[in-house]
Amino acid sequence: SYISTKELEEEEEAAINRFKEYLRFKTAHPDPNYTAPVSFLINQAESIGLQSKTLEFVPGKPVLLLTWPGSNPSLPCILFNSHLDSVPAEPDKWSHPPFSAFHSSDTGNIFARGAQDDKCISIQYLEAIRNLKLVKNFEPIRTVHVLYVPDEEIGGFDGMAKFVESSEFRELNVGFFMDEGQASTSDEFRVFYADRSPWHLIIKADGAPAHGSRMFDNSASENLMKSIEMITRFRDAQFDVVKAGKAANSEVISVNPVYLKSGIPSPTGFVMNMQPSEAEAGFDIRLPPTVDPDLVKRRIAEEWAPATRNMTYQIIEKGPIRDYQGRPLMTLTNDSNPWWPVFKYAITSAGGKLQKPEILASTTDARYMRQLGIPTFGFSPMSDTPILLHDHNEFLNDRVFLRGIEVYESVIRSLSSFVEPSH
Ligand SMILES: CSCC[C@H](NC=O)C(=O)O
Ligand SMILES: [Zn+2]
Ligand SMILES: [Zn+2]
Repeated sequence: SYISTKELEEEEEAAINRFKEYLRFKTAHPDPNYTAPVSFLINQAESIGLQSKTLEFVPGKPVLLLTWPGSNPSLPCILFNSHLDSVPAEPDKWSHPPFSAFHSSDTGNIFARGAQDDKCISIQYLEAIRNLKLVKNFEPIRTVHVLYVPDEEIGGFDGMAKFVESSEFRELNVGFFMDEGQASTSDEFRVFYADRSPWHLIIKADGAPAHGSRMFDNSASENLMKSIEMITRFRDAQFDVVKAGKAANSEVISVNPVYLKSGIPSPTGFVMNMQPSEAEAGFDIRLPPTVDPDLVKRRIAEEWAPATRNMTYQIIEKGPIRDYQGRPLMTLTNDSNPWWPVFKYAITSAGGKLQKPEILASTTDARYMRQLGIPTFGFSPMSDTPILLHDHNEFLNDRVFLRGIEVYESVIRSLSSFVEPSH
C-alpha cells in the first residue's frame, strides 16, 4: 500500500484510541449499559460505510448487526460475533479503575474489564474491515456480517438465543460463524471447536430435626455430607486426569461447589444446638461434548442425590447440549469441514501459528450456532498474553491488539473470498 510510516503510526494510534473509548463503557453485569456502546458502534460502522441494523427481541437488550455486502450475495455469508456485556469487576482489587482503559506507557498494556473478554475482538473486526475496505480497496465475494449481542455472560438467553430464532437471522443464510476464544500464553494462537455445556445442579437432603447433642442416622446434614464426599471423589478423579497430563481441563467434567445452605438462622448467626431438617448444595457442572450426559444424570440419581438418602435434586440445563440432529455440539476440524483449511491458511498467511484445536473450558454463544449445524470457531487473536478473562487487572497489550487486526484482515479476506468448488 502507499501509506507512509508516519501515517501508519497515526492509524494505529487511532485504532488504539477507538479500542480505549469502547473499553470505557460500563458494560458490567448486573446492569450493563448497552445503549452507549451500541451508538458508538453504529457511528463506527457509518464511518467505515457499513450498513447497520439494531434488533430488540427483549426490551433494553439490543442486538446490533452490521453488513458489508459481498459481490455474490447468493453465497452463504460469514458472521463475526462478539458480546457487548462484561462480568463485574472489584475495583478495590485492581491497580487501575476497571473502566478507565489505563494505558501504561512503559509496557503498552491497556487495563480494562473486557480488554480480553471480549471488547478486543469487537473493535478488531471493525478495524480489520476499515483497513480492507478503505485502505486496501478489498471487495468480499461473500457478504460479511459483524454481530454484537447482549447478555452472553449470563447465558445469552435474551441475546443470541433469541437472535437465532428470528427471521432476520434465517434470512442471513450464515455459512460460517466466528466467536470469541481465549488468550494464549505462547506465541501460537488458540482456536476452539467446541464449548463445554453448563448444568446447574442443586441437591437437597431432608431429615428429622434433632437436638444438637444427638447422634442418629440419616440427618439431612449427614446425607448431604455423604453426597459432597462422593462428588469430591468424582471431581478429584477428573482433575487427576488433568494433573497427570492425560487430558486438558476442558476435556473432563468439572463439578465445582458454588453454595452450601443449611442451618437455622438466628440474630447472632445460627442456632447451634439444633440439627437442621434441610440441607442443600449447588454445583456448577461443565460437560465436554464427548461425554454422554445420561451417564452423568444416572450418577446424580444413584450416587449424588439418591432417594435412599432422602435426597432430591434439580438439574438445570443452561442451554443446548446436542445439535438439531442429536449430535454433540462441535465443529469438525478435518477435511469434511471446508472452512477449516481456509481458516488455517488465513492464520499462517498472516505469519501466525496455530495451536492444536481445543475445547473451550467455559461456555459462549457459539453453542447456539453449533446447535443449528453452522460451522463455528472460537478465536481471539491474543498470543504471548496471560489468560485474564474474569480476573483482576485484565489487560491487553497494544501491540497484541494491533497484531490481531492484521490477523483478522487475513481471516476476513480468506473466508469472504472462499468459494466452494461445486460438486
Ligand atoms: C449458563 S451459560 C453461562 C455462560 C458463561 N459465559 C462466559 O463466562 C459461562 O459461565 O461460561
Ligand atoms: Zn466472553
Ligand atoms: Zn466472559
